[in-house]
Amino acid sequence: MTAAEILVRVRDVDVVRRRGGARIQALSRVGLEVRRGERVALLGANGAGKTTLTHVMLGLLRPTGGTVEVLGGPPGPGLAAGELGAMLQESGLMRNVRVGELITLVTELYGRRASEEVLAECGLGELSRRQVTQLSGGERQRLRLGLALAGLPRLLFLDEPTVALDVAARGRFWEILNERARSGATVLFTTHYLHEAEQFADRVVVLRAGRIVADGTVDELRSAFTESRVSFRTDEPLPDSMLRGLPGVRTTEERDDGTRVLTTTDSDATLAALYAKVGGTAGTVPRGLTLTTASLEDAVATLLEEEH
Ligand SMILES: Nc1ncnc2c1ncn2[C@@H]1O[C@H](COP(=O)(O)OP(=O)(O)OP(=O)(O)O)[C@@H](O)[C@H]1O
Repeated sequence: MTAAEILVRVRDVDVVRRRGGARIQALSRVGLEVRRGERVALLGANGAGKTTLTHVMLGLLRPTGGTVEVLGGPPGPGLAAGELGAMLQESGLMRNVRVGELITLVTELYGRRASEEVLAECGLGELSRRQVTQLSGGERQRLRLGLALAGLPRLLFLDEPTVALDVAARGRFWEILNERARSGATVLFTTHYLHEAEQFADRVVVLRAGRIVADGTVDELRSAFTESRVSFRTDEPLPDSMLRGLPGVRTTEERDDGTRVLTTTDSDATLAALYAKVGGTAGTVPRGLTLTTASLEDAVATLLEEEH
């Protein structure tokens, strides 16, 4: 891995904010490197620090400590050149202007794309003559996406980008971003919709109270922080002590109808050992076996419930 492939380098970043007389540690010793082509989801509960970290990476907020490098330097020049694109929560939009005029203004500022191309990409063609003040919440989000993509950015920061979008618009939104990512864009986004992270991100970073508490692929997080559930029946009862001794097993239960339910941190190992033990013995072979694997939602919930 060469240094040139790292587009974002956040080191030991602290952010202290003040509210009334209180001192709030919004970020604590945060370190993050993002490589070219990655799609990174920043997850965490309300107030965990996702927006603060996004603002720090965009240079909108100066950290109290630590360093931030984006595209090899401070974020300002990248933003000015259109190489960095951003869609922020509740960012204001210019008033008394039509959608097409606003997109044209920004594409001309960067000089890298035709406005018609951006309007078509974001499905804004039909809204082109509409006043910005007359857009619905979802339409405003689409316009914000158009503005973020106007400079053909290499690096995109999106803070809760799909918040006002209906299901169809969300699907279209992720299609557009997938297309951008396939063309080589690197994307960092925050979301509370974990299935979006599951589907779109190849890496997930979880923040809790200003600290990064997990960083890995969706699969890594699922297997590190959750259990799968294995259930089955047998004609002859199996001793609980044997089931408890299987690798990965955390809990065992026997339902009224005789179904055995095991929770396991390693379902592959549990099942292999189970079959090895009962294999060939009449009446003890599992029937009606079901395996329920954990979701990213379960993994993040487990992580956020854990003690600090
Ligand atoms: N302008 C501000 N002034 C003071 N404190 C702030 C300010 N903005 C955020 N905070 C505090 O900083 C901490 C981190 O907030 P941040 O907005 O980064 O969280 P978040 O993870 O983006 O939350 P959400 O999911 O609600 O958007 C919180 O304790 C929040 O109350």
